[in-house]
Amino acid sequence: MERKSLNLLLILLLLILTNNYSYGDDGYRLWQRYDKVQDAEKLKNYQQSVSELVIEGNSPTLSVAQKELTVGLTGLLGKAVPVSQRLTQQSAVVAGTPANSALIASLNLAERLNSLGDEGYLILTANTNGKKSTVIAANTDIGVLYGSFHFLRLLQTQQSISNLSIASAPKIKHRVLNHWDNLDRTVERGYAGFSLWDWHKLPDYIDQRYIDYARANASIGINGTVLTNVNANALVLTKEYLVKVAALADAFRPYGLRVYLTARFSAPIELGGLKTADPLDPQVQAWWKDKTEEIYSYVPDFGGFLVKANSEGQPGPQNYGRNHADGANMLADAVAPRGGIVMWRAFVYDDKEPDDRAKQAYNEFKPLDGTFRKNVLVQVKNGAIDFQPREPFHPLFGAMPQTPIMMEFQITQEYLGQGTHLAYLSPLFKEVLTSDTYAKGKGSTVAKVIDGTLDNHTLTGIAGVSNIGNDRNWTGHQFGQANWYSFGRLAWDHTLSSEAIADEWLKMTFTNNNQFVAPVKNMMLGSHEALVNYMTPLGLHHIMGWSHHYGPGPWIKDKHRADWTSVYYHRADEEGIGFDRTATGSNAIAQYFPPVQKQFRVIKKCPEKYLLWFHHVKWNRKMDSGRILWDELCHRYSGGVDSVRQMQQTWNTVQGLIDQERFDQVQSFLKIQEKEAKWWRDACLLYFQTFSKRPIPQDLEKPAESLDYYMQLDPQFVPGI
Ligand SMILES: CO[C@H]1[C@H](O)[C@@H](O)[C@H](O)O[C@@H]1C(=O)O
Repeated sequence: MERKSLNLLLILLLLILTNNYSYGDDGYRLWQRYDKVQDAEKLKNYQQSVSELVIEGNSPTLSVAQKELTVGLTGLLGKAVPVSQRLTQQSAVVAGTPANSALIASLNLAERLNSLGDEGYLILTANTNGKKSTVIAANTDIGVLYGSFHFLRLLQTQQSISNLSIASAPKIKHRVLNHWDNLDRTVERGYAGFSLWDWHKLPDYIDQRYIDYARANASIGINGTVLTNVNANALVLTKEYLVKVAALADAFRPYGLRVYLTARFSAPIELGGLKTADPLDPQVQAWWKDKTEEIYSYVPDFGGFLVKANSEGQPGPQNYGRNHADGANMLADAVAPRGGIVMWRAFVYDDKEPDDRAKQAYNEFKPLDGTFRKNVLVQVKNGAIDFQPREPFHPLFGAMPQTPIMMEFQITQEYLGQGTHLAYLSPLFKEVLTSDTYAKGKGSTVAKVIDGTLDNHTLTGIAGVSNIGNDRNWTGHQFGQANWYSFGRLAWDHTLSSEAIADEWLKMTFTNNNQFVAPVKNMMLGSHEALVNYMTPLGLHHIMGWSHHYGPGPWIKDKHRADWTSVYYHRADEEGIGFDRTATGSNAIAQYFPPVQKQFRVIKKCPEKYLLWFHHVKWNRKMDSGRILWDELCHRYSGGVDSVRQMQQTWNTVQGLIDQERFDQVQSFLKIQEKEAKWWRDACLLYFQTFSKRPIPQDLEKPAESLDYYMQLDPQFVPGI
């Protein structure tokens, strides 16, 4: 062979090996990939176990299930899977309910199905009419759809399907995304492009994205979506918008996804021309009743309202001398005849709380326990401040036994690196869910509060502030998809482990190749802790840039609102650092049940991860590591940066195991993350050093720039205020 041809051949080979020859993958398909199973033995086994698909019934939801199973199985098996209304051969997949499928009715599953409610399902290897089949059975069509997704997941993650006996039902009733989407399509705290809802083209144009969005949510069991920002615009309640809302609701309905809206409390004034929005005023009550009836005339299965009131400038019942229950109950009465609910947020604070913002929600809400209507849930953020990288659980969990308390997590990473940091949030969610409130003795976990088992509530809910936008890959960061995914999976079953969720997400989203899955899973599992270390270790919180919340700003002061400043939260001085929330300080700790107080009350016993949350600690105090606090702080910040470098190394080893496009994107984002982790480390250490007056330990990397340099990086910083 000539030298030239040989070179060409080598180049071609190289290209093939490095995967550069093919088009990439922008991540649009999320975890819903049905590419042919690579493992030959498994493929053969699956092909033998799935011969045809039998769905006897007929409904929009069953059509969706049928399409999903057909597309999914055809893709995964690499062969056509015929659909039939009758069982014709061995190894069929039979899906339906006892009501719409004679085959399923003949299996006498009533007893097993009874306990699974409206959304649960069974996946069984069974004998139907003398033939071995796989049965996906549920009480309702939506249960069948959920079961279908589960079945597909088994194949996507290459599990055995030969002897199945799965029963699954959600532990929480309302599993809801909260979109902080404005009507102009900007998204408050959104880092993945603009809002999905193209109000301008609705109701006439149904973007395929709406369907794909609903599909993705159904695949993880999310059954509700609040379309609009909690900082609400009353316009969405006008007829012009309601027809658009109805079009979205119609598109989502087959997927079991119910639509909710945010209610601007002053809407009766803004839209109705009334003089007041006082919840006890009969005219105001009548206005909301009529408005609600109007909404139901467009959206017959409208879910209800989510309300942010008397918080951050939003109007609310307190404007009229009424309380949160008065406001919530008025709306609850309006939606009750149609089975709607009200999710009333407890994220309330203002600058009137004299000594600690963390105490306000509890102080305002706990006395109202028992005064809310039956269809009201109080929606509480996971921690008492505001979606910080780490917070102890909110003291309201367990404190209002007569009221259904709903969890609000933030999936979008407002305080966690926004669009470019890889932080797998399942460990954060789990940390809160498994925290013990001791409300009814040991074992009274936050999870038991919100799934209703602790206080016998059947109305239960969990919300996640969405990280979804119109970016090609939905979430901006490829790994942001994992946070959407884990929110849904935990909302369905909070007992799942972060590891199991990461494992299935990685396999479905990238590849089953363990050379990829094992190291990347490890990387994910450590990523949240890494972020906590380089941003806010040891219980520090709220020290980010002012208003935009991007990057470090421990020096931030605001002469008008102390509770919007960083110095209010870290309280660094020459003696030490941290917020004393014990009896010698704000005594916020008293809002917890005594056994919890006991865990946090004394410095010696308080877990170090919450130390500076609850205590003002001397710089020279000895820590668990044997180092003094200042040195430990330096080590934590540096360790955070090192962890990101470790993540980069891990990611570099998987090149070639997945498509180049997603590989490159994640690699680039990890570079940004490393840069910003250093920024956080350097800015915080240099600033805190002005109080500690101690050197950064010899063995640690030194800051690259001066404190002045970092301080001017924050565009909102105004010297001297
Ligand atoms: C929607 O407003 C948000 C605000 O942007 C955000 O900075 C803070 O986390 O919380 C508010 C809230 O949860 O209401």
